[in-house]
Formats: sequence, structure tokens, C-alpha cells
Amino acid sequence: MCLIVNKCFSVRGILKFRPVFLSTMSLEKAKQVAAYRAVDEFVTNNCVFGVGSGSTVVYAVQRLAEKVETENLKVTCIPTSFQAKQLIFKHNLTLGELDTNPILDVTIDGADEVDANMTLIKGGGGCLLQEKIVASCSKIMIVIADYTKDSKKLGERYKKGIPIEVIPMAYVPIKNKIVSVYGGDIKLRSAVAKAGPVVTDNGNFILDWLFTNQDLDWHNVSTAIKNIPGVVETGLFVNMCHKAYFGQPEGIVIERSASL
Ligand SMILES: O=C[C@H](O)[C@H](O)[C@H](O)COP(=O)(O)O
Repeated sequence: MCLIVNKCFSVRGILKFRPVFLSTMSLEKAKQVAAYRAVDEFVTNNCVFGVGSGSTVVYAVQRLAEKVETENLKVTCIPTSFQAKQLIFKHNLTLGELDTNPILDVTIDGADEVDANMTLIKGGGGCLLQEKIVASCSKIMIVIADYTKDSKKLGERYKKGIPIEVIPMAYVPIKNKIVSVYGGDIKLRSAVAKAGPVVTDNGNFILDWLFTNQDLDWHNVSTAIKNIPGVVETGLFVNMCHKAYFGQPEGIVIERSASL
């Protein structure tokens, strides 16, 4: 961890020094080491590679581009979002699509939270639908994350709820139905630099379900929510992730595997 010393004055005017830990820096380092490790272990020549979304994946695509260049690899990249597609273009990588590459060798993606059973919350950046489609077409799904995403139970560390992508006209009945069965609270996600709701890459809205019961059967919950007309997809990824890499602040990587 990186430490700097910050000058400050006490009330009597005595100069004091206060340590400031650059946690943002260690968080970025943690993302980077996890991403680099996963790409180094799973990218091979001629592979079809699913490019996840989010801030951690940016490091994975950087590393991928380096490997493609230095090792002269042929890799076809399938994006999981508008952002992922832009990253593929930015690094001059080869863009593919599911029409021509319906089976992927590996997808590397971020997560908002990973529990002890390797169930994931995804969609904090609104990209869950295409991410789940691409992961479902991949022989292996790998998660890359910093240490803050590693939880025993969902909701322990990620406090923004489970994202649910919905058809806009149905958001109020969907919200009411979920809360009446499972409790908690649901918020329509608002855009930051635009008045009104977030509109996904697929033209839908996102509901964030702030659940209160951390001991639910997430497979059943996800299936039941998906059965509500108007729900497009949930950000619960159950039995999909094969391995997770958690970067630590000091630069090491902790691995966890699932037996799928
Ligand atoms: O919608 C966004 C995706 O599910 C991301 O993979 C997830 O939010 C993690 O993103 P980050 O790597 O920025 O924490």
C-alpha cells in the first residue's frame, strides 16, 4: 500500500503530519494484477474470447492487446457491451459476434460481488444482459475483481442491490411484485449526466433491488424474477463462474475456483 504524509495544523497552530493511504491507488493496482493474471492464464492462440465490461476489464483488454502484439496471437473478441466493443476497437483487436462465433473458449469479466458459492452480482455498470448471454456461450467464465468484491454472502459488501434489467413499460408492476414476495426496496436507476432513468445498451431500464434477506436461494430467486413478464434479465449469475481472481492491495492475487 502506498503512504503519503499530509501536512495539517492543530488548533494551537502546531504543525502535525497525518498519514494518508492512497486506497484508490491500491484498488486500481488490485484490479490490474487480477486482470493480468487471468489473461496470462487463459488467453491462447486462436481462442474466441469474451470481453466483459467495467473498470477491471479495461486492464484485461490492455494485457490482451500486449499479448496479441508480442506473441503474435490470433484472438477473436466478443463484446458484452458498448464499452467492451469500444475497448476492442481502441486496442485494434479482432471483433467477432455470436452469429459467427456462438461458442467462446473463455470470457473474462468483472463482478460487483462474489459470494462463497461463487454466485455473482453483476450489472453495477448496467451491462448484465449481454454479459450473461456471452458468459452462457463460454466454456469457461473467469471473474476478475479487487479485494472489495470478495464476500461470504451477497449484500455483505455490495450495498447497491441486485440489478434487474426490465422493459420500461413494466417497471412499476415488476418492482411491486418483487417487493411483495421477497421484501426489501427497489429503486429505478437514475442516470448521472441526464435527467431520468438509465437506459441500457438494449434500450431497457435497470431496477436495483435492495434485498434484506441474505440467505435466499439465489438460483430460485433469479428464476422466479425472470418469470415475471417484462423482466429481461437479473444480475444474479448462479453456477456460471468457474474461477475468480481477487487482486489484493499489496499486489498479490487470491484465486478461488468453483466445481461446476
Ligand atoms: O455492468 C457492469 C458489469 O457487470 C461489471 O462487470 C461490474 O459492475 C464490475 O465492474 P468493475 O470492474 O468496474 O467493478
